[in-house]
Amino acid sequence: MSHGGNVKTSPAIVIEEPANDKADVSVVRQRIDEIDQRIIGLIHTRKVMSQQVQRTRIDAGGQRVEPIREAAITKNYCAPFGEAGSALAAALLRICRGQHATQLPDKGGR
Ligand SMILES: C=C(O[C@@H]1C=C(C(=O)O)C=C[C@H]1O)C(=O)O
Repeated sequence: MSHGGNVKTSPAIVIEEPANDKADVSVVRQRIDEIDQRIIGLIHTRKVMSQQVQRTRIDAGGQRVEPIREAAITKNYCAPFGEAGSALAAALLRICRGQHATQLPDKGGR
């Protein structure tokens, strides 16, 4: 597979982008899985940093959640992805507040 240009996702992260030639599905899927692992790693790092800010604010007598800041973050995700970006931001903020289940519930559903 030949490679096209790079996609610059942030000042720190550059992901190689394949050219539009015929895709080898298993190869592309492998790269997608790698990207997902990097995204998951970044989310873990984001959560640690977010919780530092939350802890600092709580220790100073404030609230964990700051709605104005969350609205600004949601706007950042809405700009490129619309409604789905808004949902993505909501999920991300929920994870970073520690309000997510770490495992799926059993199939019996309790
Ligand atoms: C990390 C903060 O605390 C909370 C978590 C946020 C986040 O994960 O980005 C944003 C706003 C707050 O609800 C912050 O205020 O910056």
